[in-house]
Amino acid sequence: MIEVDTLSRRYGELMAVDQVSFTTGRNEVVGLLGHNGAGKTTIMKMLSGYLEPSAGRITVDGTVLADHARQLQRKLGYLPENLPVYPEMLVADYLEYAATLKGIPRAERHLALREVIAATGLGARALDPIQQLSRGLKQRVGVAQAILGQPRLLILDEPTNGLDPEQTGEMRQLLRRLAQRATIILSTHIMQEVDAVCDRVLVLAGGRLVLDEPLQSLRQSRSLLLRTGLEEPELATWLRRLPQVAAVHEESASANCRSWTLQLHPRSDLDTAANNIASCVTGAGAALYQLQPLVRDLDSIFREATMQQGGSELEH
Ligand SMILES: Nc1ncnc2c1ncn2[C@@H]1O[C@H](COP(=O)(O)OP(=O)(O)OP(=O)(O)O)[C@@H](O)[C@H]1O
Repeated sequence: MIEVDTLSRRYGELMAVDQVSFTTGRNEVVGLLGHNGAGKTTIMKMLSGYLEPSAGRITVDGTVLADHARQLQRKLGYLPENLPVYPEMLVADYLEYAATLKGIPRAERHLALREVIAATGLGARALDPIQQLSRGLKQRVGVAQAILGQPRLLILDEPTNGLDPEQTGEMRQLLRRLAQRATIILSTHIMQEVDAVCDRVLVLAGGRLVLDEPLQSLRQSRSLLLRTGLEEPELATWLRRLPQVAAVHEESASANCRSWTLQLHPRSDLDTAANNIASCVTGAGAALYQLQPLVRDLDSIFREATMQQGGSELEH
């Protein structure tokens, strides 16, 4: 869908985006993460064709964005960081204006408006001036204009910024619905957002891409948690001899059980390792109470990825 090839953007002396490359698949939800000033908005502006890269290339469905910006802009939906809504306009009037700007033919506009108003739950407020809406509803107007014309690509800069928890939940549900028919690239500071809606995570630090991984594989560590009975005091020695096990750390022991973390070798197969560990425990005559992969939390993944740049924790 999108291919970003060694994309860079300078503001004077500052390299805001530095040789970033990634590709996205169809209907993928990609979370762009990073501290303030990491370069997220700058990338989103370039992806939406509103800012020219200093170097590098963006291709959308095989078409080079720089060569066909107007044509591609009509096919994508963009929610900028600062909502582009005009406070004095009625919601419906603003959306009709946005539909005109997007080049949706007059005959199709009415249906297009009805569709986005229904999708964003704005039906009861369609004839209200935008300035009378809450922050959350204004944000929905922003999303409504972005999804006009059913774009296959949505670029959303902090779509839940400033929303209360209930509005945030509603927005995430909307994003999940939209993801059924569009590729979404969204920027956020919020780890729960990534967890709730993203398939893939890109982490930026100081304008550079420092991590690009599917959420599922990112969370899965190469470690297993093991809890057994006390029957075999030398069990750790047996476990260390398994070809898949790189290290064994005893976490705790109580009156009736012991817990370990087993670190696996990078290329070992998880299922084979689990099967061998289970056989080793039971073969040694110890009771097996628990064996499961350790799930890494996203905060520590983010911290590790941005550590070089002096990162701090993200919001929840
Ligand atoms: N128009 C501009 N002129 C000069 N510097 C800019 C301009 N826009 C952004 N920058 C700088 O470029 C860097 C990246 O900014 P950008 O807005 O892309 O970061 P961000 O990751 O979106 O940050 P935030 O999370 O705060 O929105 C920052 O250092 C910022 O100060």
